[in-house]
Amino acid sequence: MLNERKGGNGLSSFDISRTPPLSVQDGRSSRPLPPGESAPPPQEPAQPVIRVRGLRKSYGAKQVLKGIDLEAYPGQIIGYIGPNGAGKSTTQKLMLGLEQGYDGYIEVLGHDISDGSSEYKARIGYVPETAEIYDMLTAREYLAFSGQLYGLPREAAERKAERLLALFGLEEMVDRRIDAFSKGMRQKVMLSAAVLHDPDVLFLDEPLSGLDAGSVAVVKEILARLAARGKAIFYSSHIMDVVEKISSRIVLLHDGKVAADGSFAELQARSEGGSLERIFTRMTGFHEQEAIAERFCGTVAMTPEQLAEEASGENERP
Ligand SMILES: Nc1ncnc2c1ncn2[C@@H]1O[C@H](COP(=O)(O)OP(=O)(O)OP(=O)(O)O)[C@@H](O)[C@H]1O
Repeated sequence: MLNERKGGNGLSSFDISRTPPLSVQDGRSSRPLPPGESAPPPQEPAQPVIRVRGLRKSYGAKQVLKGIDLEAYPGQIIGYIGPNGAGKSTTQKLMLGLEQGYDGYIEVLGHDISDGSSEYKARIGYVPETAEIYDMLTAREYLAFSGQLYGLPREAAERKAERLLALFGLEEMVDRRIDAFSKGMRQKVMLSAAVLHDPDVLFLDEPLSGLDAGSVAVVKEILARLAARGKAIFYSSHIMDVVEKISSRIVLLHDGKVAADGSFAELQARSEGGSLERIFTRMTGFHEQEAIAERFCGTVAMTPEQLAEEASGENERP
């Protein structure tokens, strides 16, 4: 497992201690000891909060995950990336117990999730890719409801909800029904619901969807602070520059397998450098963007006559 720390995370005030303790130990052991000072006792490596081994998942004949191995440690932000349909959301849903029927082993917070226990779920937060949110409820009611599901007393959940929503600039909206919320406002409600109970592990599927630039900056800072408090954050997104900046480790899923797993610096070293976007396109073998765009625009410009002509040509073919 790669534990190297990434420099230049782009987040202003933070030392995001997102790597497992091995790198801390390495750092310590390389420091020359002053005379008279004894070496500190060796630290126990932290236990992974997520451990996945040989994970396979199929939908009918389609094999989506073909043997995934991965781990996440307290304090890490794992950027989970991959092309559309690669199986990122599926992996998250399997780890959350929302999707059934898999081969392999999934352990979350020390629990084999197939053992039927659910207490560990109270220590997990989730922002799904598509919000299934109760539109008829007000934001306050929705968050109080979510908080109670995670074991918070209603009054505490409401008070916390009010504060979190106000910090997201939604103080005026707290008692409005969610069906009156914009996309970005809904996302802020989802983010607040996911963290209301102060979970130890956060699963985020495109958490910045619909957020304006200022809100993106706020959420990046929030994630950095949560990670610095020891939360493990499993972060799936297509916004490569954000993944590049905030992740302590990046896991690239391609063709149902983990194609790369390491810090951004390590991925760069393996892939002739460049931005994460460039590394992504190189590692997923995607070089056809110009040709596809050309054909796409050509199709957009086709007239009904041209389409009919093309169709009759196809019909005439033997
Ligand atoms: N409930 C389902 N039934 C059948 N096929 C499914 C189901 N859920 C997902 N799939 C298929 O599994 C594959 C992986 O889907 P998934 O949503 O996990 O991909 P993803 O990496 O999250 O994609 P994206 O980046 O587009 O969000 C896709 O081919 C999808 O069609």
